[in-house]
Order: sequence, then structure tokens, then C-alpha cells
Amino acid sequence: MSVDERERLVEATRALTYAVAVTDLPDEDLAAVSEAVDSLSRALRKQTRKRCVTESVTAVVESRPVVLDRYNPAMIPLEVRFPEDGTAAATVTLNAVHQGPTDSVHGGVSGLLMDNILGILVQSKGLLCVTGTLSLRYRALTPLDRPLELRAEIVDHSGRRVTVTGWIECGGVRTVEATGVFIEVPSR
Ligand SMILES: CCCCCCCC(=O)SCCNC(=O)CCNC(=O)[C@H](O)C(C)(C)COP(=O)(O)OP(=O)(O)OC[C@H]1O[C@@H](n2cnc3c(N)ncnc32)[C@H](O)[C@@H]1OP(=O)(O)O
Repeated sequence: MSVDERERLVEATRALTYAVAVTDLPDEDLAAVSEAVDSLSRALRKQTRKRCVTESVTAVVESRPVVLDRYNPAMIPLEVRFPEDGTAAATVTLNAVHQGPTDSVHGGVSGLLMDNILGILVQSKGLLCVTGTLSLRYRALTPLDRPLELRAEIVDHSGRRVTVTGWIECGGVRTVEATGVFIEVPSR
């Protein structure tokens, strides 16, 4: 499968996930849809790989911007920009698929976004790290269906520890603040 065709399939699957999350069809109509979806799963499983397609670390260091989780329909694709000031930035809009409290983003999903943008900033500097600690402060509910601005900046690098802070803002209101301690690991 070419990469473009894979991306198209992933996009179509995300659209399907959204449709499943919000459909209000009666039960009698859902049975036929379930059968069709099962049949698609069977068709795709005729040939499988062990793990999802991901960006290589080299691509992350060299390409600007980089798109995270482009090929995994269960994850949130994030186009990350790297401004001249050394930070990382991204804009994303979430929908009912990632709903937590009414009309708001699930807190764990905000944590995922923060881990990803903080982590990719560290990797963009050529540092191979894993998340050691991620702390989150939820200052306000993060709305669904509105553009969210994500930001990350490195505040300290001592020994193997890289400390990164970041936040999510919506309409100028900061809803989530994060601090991550990333630990350098030997390259495998
Ligand atoms: C591609 C897009 C970006 C993706 C971003 C997403 C990244 C992730 O989610 S990674 C997955 C989640 N993280 C993990 O699974 C990590 C699991 N943990 C581990 O592998 C290990 O505990 C690891 C590597 C963090 C530390 O183990 P180890 O290599 O033995 O380190 P260790 O010798 O104990 O400590 C090394 C240094 O790190 C510090 N450290 C270790 N663990 C932590 C921690 N959890 N928090 C803060 N500091 C820590 C130590 O204090 C020590 O500091 P110093 O050098 O200043 O004395």
C-alpha cells in the first residue's frame, strides 16, 4: 500500500470513528452497518504488519514541520511547527471522539497531546528520550470543536534529564499546563 493510500485509509477510518461516536440511527439500522464494518476488518487483516507505521527519529530531526501519528487512526495527528525561538507549536481541533466532561476534551487526551508535543520538541533537538515524569495542571475545561493552540519549550537540560514545559490554549485562555521530565536513553 502506498503511503498516500494508507493516509487516505486512516483519514476515512477516523471519519468512520467519528460517525460511530455520534450516530443516532436506530438499532435496526446499525446491524447492517456492523456487518459491513466487520467485513472491512476481515479484508484488511488478510495481510498485516506487527506494528503501526511511524515517523523515524531521523525524519523528526530533519523535517519541518513534522506530522505525528499520521498513520494510526486511534491517535491524534498533530502537525508540529518549530518556530525560530526554539519552541514547538501545533494547532488541533478535537471532536466528540475525544470527549470527556460534556462538550470538553478528556483529560487523558490532553495529557497525550502534551506528552507528544513536549516529547517531539526534545526529539527535534536530536535527543533520544523517553518520558520519565509528566505533570499536568488542568486550569479550565478544554473545549471540543474549537482550535486549540499547543506549545512546548525546553527549560532545562542537566545530565540525562531534559525538562520541558507546555500548555494548551483556546481563544487566549490557557486550559492545561504541563511539565515533563524526559530522560535520555541510549540509541537502540
Ligand atoms: C515521537 C513523538 C514524541 C513521543 C513522546 C512520547 C514519549 C513517551 O510516551 S515514552 C513512553 C513513556 N515512558 C516510559 O515508558 C519510560 C519508562 N521508564 C524507563 O524506561 C526508565 O525508568 C528511564 C529510562 C526513564 C530511567 O531509567 P534509567 O535509564 O535506569 O535511569 P536512572 O539511572 O534511574 O536515572 C537517570 C537519570 O534520570 C532521572 N530519572 C529517572 N527516572 C525519572 C523520572 N521518572 N522522572 C524524573 N527523573 C527521572 C534520575 O534521577 C537520573 O538523574 P541524574 O542523571 O540527574 O542522576
